[in-house]
Amino acid sequence: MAGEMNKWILMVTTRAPTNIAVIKYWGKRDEKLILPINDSISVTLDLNHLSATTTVAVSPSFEEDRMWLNGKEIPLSGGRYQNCLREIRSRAGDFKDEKRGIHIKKEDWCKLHFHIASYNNFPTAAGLASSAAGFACLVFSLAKLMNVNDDLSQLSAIARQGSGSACRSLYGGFVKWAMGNDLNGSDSVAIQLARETHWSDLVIIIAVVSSRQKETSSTTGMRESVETSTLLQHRAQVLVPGRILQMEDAIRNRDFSSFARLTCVDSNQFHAICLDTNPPIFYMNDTSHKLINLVERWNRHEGTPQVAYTFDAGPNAVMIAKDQKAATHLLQRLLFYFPPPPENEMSSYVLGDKTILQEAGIQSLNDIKALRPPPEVNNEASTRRYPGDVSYFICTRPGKGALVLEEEDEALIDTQTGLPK
Ligand SMILES: Nc1ncnc2c1ncn2[C@@H]1O[C@H](COP(=O)(O)OP(=O)(O)OP(=O)(O)O)[C@@H](O)[C@H]1O
Ligand SMILES: C[C@@](O)(CCOP(=O)(O)OP(=O)(O)O)CC(=O)O
Repeated sequence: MAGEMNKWILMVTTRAPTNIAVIKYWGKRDEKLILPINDSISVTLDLNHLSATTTVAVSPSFEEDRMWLNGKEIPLSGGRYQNCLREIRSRAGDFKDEKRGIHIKKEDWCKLHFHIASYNNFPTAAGLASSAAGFACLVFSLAKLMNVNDDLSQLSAIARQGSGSACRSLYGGFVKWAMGNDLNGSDSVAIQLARETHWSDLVIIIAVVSSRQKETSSTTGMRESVETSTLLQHRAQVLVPGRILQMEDAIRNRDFSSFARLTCVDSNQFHAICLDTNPPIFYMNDTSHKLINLVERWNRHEGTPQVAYTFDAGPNAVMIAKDQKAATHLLQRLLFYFPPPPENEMSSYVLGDKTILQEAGIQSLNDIKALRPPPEVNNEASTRRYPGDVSYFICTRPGKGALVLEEEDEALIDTQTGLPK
């Protein structure tokens, strides 16, 4: 390894988005390799609003692999991190920087250690798929640092071993995770169905109902469902295969009615499986149910779906509006029913893409106070407002996949010390 005496530090910084499944992954056939019992499909969310940024650094002066998440050192000893590190190291290529006199042969990577710093621009472990963005970003940045030649789908099989849903976060737009058949998981990979530009009308509004850490993790929840729910087997074997084909068609044809119907049905069925699990798992709460009612009532009133909703393993609603106009009307309804509590600032209540707020004509808390009940309500009980039940909203869109950040000031690790900045 030439250049060792210089104690050089090499680093790469990348960013990866979260994704929201519209046909859910729930259940593994192999816990260690993280192989699912059905295909799933997701929409990638805009990196600007929900993403992980990760810097990976390597140096002969580093004595062990270390990682900092959101500024706090975390152990890398867990099986999932170790599996990703091992798989990536085994695929490393040669690296040469003539100017700095650094030459790393592929077999030398296993003797070197990494310092990894990562930061999520949204709450971690709150049902907003931080593990998906985080593991996709980790694998992507390590692959770039180590000159791994694999394509994104091969990398997705490594990210999958960090967290199943992470395999879908390498790509932008609309993504399918094919469950695969091989025992070693080599064909359990993600592929892109369509780029984000294919269906750019869609607007996504997330209602963050609670950003506290949840009681039952996805990993534990799906294990218990596999062990005890008979509905889960029926869904995975009988219902999902057809639903996947229909969803692929809906995406290909930008058929919002089918897309919305399939998305809502699949989310509700996933939560029905959680109820069918013994003991039952309750990820949604009263506020989640109110959000479903709001969307269902409005869609029915319009005669054709304006908005789809879906919930992962938590109470937060992800609502996908068919276009900017529908998103504007959705936001007005959301803010009517779920205004911020009195002491809240507008700027911290609606985050992300502010254009929807502007189009909705809402600039101040007084504008929210002045909102009228939506025309579809037909009784007094449906006009009750629930200030404080939603922590905040994030307005976003389908977005790009993982990317490399070239600017040195975007790195999270100091080039001199090799420690987080
Ligand atoms: N940026 C990151 N880099 C590496 N690992 C991360 C990162 N962010 C989160 N993780 C890992 O993911 C874990 C959180 O995953 P968990 O499944 O509990 O929550 P979530 O992904 O936010 O929610 P959900 O999967 O239900 O949507 C963290 O404890 C950490 O191990
Ligand atoms: C409800 C889901 O979000 C479940 C995600 O589960 P994870 O990918 O977090 O689980 P592990 O593979 O055990 O890490 C549905 C989905 O994203 O498809």
